[in-house]
Amino acid sequence: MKKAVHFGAGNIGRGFIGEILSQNGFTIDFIDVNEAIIDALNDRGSYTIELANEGHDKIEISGVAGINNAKNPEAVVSAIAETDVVTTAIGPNILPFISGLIAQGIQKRREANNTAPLDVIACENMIGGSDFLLEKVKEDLSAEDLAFQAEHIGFPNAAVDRIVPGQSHEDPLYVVVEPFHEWVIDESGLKNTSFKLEGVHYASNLDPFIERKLFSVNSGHATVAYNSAYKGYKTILEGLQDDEIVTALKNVQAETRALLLAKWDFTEEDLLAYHNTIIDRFANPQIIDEVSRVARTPIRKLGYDERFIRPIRELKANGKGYGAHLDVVGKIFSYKDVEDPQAVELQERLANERLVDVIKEVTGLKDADLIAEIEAVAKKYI
Ligand SMILES: NC(=O)C1=CN([C@@H]2O[C@H](COP(=O)(O)OP(=O)(O)OC[C@H]3O[C@@H](n4cnc5c(N)ncnc54)[C@H](O)[C@@H]3O)[C@@H](O)[C@H]2O)C=CC1
Ligand SMILES: O=P(O)(O)OC[C@H]1O[C@](O)(CO)[C@@H](O)[C@@H]1O
Repeated sequence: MKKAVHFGAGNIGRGFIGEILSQNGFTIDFIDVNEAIIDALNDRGSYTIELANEGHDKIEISGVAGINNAKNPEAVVSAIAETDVVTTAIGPNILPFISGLIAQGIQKRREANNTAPLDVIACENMIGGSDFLLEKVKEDLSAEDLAFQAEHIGFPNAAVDRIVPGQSHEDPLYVVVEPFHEWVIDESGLKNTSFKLEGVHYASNLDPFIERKLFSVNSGHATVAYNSAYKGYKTILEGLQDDEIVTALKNVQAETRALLLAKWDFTEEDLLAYHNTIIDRFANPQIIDEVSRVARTPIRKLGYDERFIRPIRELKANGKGYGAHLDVVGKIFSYKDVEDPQAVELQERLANERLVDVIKEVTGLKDADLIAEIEAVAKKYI
């Protein structure tokens, strides 16, 4: 059997990546710091995925084990030294904390003269996730390791799409997921071409796929979340009962379509169908998705290449409207959640610094007109 090492045994790790790897005949070592999840994986070697459809269909995943990277980093390095693929779904902010282990795994492969090609695939909601991870990994590689990596270890970028809400079951491994899923890998970045994963689409150019996904699913979901938070709703489903919020979502989608049509070879008809399907996915009555999950890490979501600022920059550069996106950005600055460290940090900064300085720093923008527009809209909401 082929072996996989997957960082992050959380919702998307167990609920999507685990499913695809297992169905392709891989055993999986899940790497995580959550003791309860790691123990349960090792005790049982299997877990259950439930599809959020009317039949509540179940999928049994077996051949899984867990390693706690905080307690047993050597075991993680050994697993990487022998594995056939490495994947992550751990959160963009956490990648720098696990990159050192991947570097050590690469070093161990070199020392063992294991020249089998290996791909490390970051499955995070970000553009260039594997490129970013590679840059972090390189910080811990010697000149010899760097040469080895360049020849044998690929870091292809990827886009993953499946809504997996927060889970609260007695069984810490049980995970309820929406039926829809899409995983696209940039095949130009692959080193190991000896297999292709069934259920994964391999694209020669990932850019249109990741932009379509991030600016549709993630910008759209975040639009519902921040508008819902602003109006005091607790779940995405509650927010979607409010016509103003549905209109805000549709307006963001319309701007997104204008941008995607200007940049890529999609048709308006296909994009409209894609966007309508997304609205239905958000409104799946079988899924209870907390606003706090979809709105989490607001400072990250205000980033230069993230789901709002990047489309706004590109819409502006293309002479197209971006008012709907801008309105959500204004509401992000009003977002409060005492359980979310980034939401707390943002509010503390707004209380102690000039709004314009906070905007400049979190968005990375230099365009004075755009910064002024964001300041004006943020002032309406904070
Ligand atoms: N949940 C979803 O619907 C989707 C999530 N994603 C992306 O997948 C990534 C993970 O998201 P979720 O699975 O929802 O989050 P999650 O919070 O359920 O899972 C993250 C896991 O990483 C673990 N972790 C945190 N710090 C760690 C560390 N230093 N070392 C090892 N493990 C650590 C946590 O214990 C947790 O089990 C994010 O980048 C997200 O944007 C992508 C598509 C869909
Ligand atoms: O905030 P993050 O980490 O990107 O994760 C939340 C996102 O994940 C998803 O559930 C799937 O991409 C989105 O619907 C949501 O926007």
